[in-house]
Amino acid sequence: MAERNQGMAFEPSLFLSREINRPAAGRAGAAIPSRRALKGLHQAAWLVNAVRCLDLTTLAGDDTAGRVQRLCAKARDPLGPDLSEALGVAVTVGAVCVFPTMVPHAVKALEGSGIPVASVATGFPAGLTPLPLRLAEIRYAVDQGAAEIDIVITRELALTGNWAALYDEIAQMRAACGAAHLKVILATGDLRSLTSVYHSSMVAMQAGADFIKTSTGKEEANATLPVSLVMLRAIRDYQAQTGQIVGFKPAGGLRTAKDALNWQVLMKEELGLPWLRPDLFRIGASSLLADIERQLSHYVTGRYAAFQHHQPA
Ligand SMILES: O=C[C@H](O)COP(=O)(O)O
Repeated sequence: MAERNQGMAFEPSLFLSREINRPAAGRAGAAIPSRRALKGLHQAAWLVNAVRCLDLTTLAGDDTAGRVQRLCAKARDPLGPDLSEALGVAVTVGAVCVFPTMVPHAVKALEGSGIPVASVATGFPAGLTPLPLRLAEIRYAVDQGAAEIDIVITRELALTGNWAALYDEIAQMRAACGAAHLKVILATGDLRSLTSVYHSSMVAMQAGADFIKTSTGKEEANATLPVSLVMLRAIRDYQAQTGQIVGFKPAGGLRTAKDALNWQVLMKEELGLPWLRPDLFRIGASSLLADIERQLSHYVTGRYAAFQHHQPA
């Protein structure tokens, strides 16, 4: 388990002069899918690893205790007994991610499994409620048993370059989390430039983020490879500057096994194999698991099952 990022005093000189070249990042991101053809056993092993690193998510207005319980049953045995036996693996997901009022249902349903419950908070997805309410929401979710908190940044502070105020908000959120791990969602689809994505990443890490996360899944543009590349380079720069390690969570719109492979290749190329584990890498997704199951079942049986056999919970 990596030691938690302790953050540092706000230091804009460590990132403000850095400009990100969008065409170059676009080209580097676009090259990832063709970089490595993973086949057969290798592909199966990487897909199983993606399941270990999955934040199995439901964040819908019509969520119910029943839906959360079904999701948690899936989290305990994401591949099902037959596929797990055929592959010879026993795997659970990285976490279950829900809204704050769903946390007690998830905590109860996951009892004894060791799977942490993650809660979104701070007025997810827009984050436009008063700061004291956003902090109270974090404390509520932690009191209910959430071990991880996914917060959203105030986009206006990033859009106007008010980095000191953004740092201050995130630092207060980190304090409100206590022992719970803090994931900071940048909502990169709302930020206007990759330079702003880089600066926001650095501010979040300086303020004590345990993870930086791309998207809520509710913006028009979700996780992309170029944006992720920029965030991973920020993680690398922060580590070089401070010696501290921060995790990464792409989220939003990730629905295919190919996505799961591409993001792992990106992680490996930018940060190295040791980062491909649940305490440093999560994939946030509400409907990715079905396609991973389908590909793994094809690996085992040599044929594709009908998609409805692997529908999300
Ligand atoms: O944090 C996770 C995201 O909300 C999931 O987004 P998604 O529903 O597009 O998979």
